[in-house]
Amino acid sequence: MIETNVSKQHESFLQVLQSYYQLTKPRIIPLLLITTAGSMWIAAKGQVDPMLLLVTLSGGTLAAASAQTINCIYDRDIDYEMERTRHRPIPSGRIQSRDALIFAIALAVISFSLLSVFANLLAALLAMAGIIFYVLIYTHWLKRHSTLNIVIGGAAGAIPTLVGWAAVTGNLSWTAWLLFAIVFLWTPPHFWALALMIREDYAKVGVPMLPVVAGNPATVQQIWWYTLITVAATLMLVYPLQQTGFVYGAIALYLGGVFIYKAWQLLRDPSDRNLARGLFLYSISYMMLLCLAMVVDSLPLTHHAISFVVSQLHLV
Ligand code: HEM
Ligand SMILES: CC(C)=CCC/C(C)=C/CC/C(C)=C/COP(=O)(O)OP(=O)(O)O
Repeated sequence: MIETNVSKQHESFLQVLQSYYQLTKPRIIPLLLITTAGSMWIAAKGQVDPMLLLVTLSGGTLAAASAQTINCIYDRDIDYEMERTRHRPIPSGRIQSRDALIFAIALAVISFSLLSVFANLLAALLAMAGIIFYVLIYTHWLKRHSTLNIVIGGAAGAIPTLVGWAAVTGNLSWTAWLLFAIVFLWTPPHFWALALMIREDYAKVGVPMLPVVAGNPATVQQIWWYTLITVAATLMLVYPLQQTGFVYGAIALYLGGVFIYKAWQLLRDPSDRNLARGLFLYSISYMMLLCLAMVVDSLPLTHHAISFVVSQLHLV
């Protein structure tokens, strides 16, 4: 009897832990961290201090988790209405808003402390600015009121690049802002492709996502232009900024070509949900691989390998 009670308590404790974990929308956080890491690698010219990397990614995780938790509290009414979000911990009644708020504040305080003590104050303040921007500007002000919600709101998701750069250098350079711009410009194709697939859900709760208000053809046109500008921005790291080299340039060109091709296919057939799904899924791989290319390109080993190949070619 006692044993059954203990195992039941254990089970329910695990369920509570799992609910708090779900509040943080954990599936999105790895990509935010990958953009932070890509930025750190370029800032450190391939030689990132492993401890600084660990601290920055941990602080970034906690800040993003805090922001997402507050978003879950604020959006609990519409989350309850939408099929995709109905089972989140607050709308399904597994966690009270008050407890979620205490959790979010604790995450933000730990994030700020970690970043300000072990990275620097600028990185810590930027992470807090990310939370404030996502909660106040995107969630509160824009999400339910403007078709520009995710265009302007996308700035929150781009802030981790600045956090990464600031953690390494203590300041923000042109390159840092270009990395910010890449994620900022990438967000509309990323999100609108998804919104094309689930527009009925957003229409039902009155969230003015672009496909709901302007229709599919106007949305795919916007996606097309943002995709072109995003790819152009990624190449600016090679020229004129000269912060990345040939390896990154070649990969960015290839990945960008595929991104543009998928956006073009959708432009020709705005009502094809499979194409929209393909673009949405590709947008995630694209950002992941692009950041990986930044890391690979900045590694000293890559430079040695290229010098070796070039010297061999000269010998031939
Ligand atoms: C305002 C900006 C953004 C909006 C509105 C947005 C919205 C969304 C939504 C609604 C989903 C589907 C999630 C689900 O099914 O529960 C999603 C998925 C995803 N988003 Fe975004 N997103 C934004 C920016 C970003 C940024 C900046 C990143 C990272 C750099 C990101 C990374 C991801 C990833 C990795 C997924 C896939 C998660 C999975 O595996 O289910 N998003 N996004
Ligand atoms: C540095 C720092 C803390 C930055 C914060 C970055 C951050 C939390 C970005 C999240 C972007 C995102 C996935 C929005 C989801 O929109 P939504 O809330 O409308 O999605 P939903 O429809 O799934 O609820």
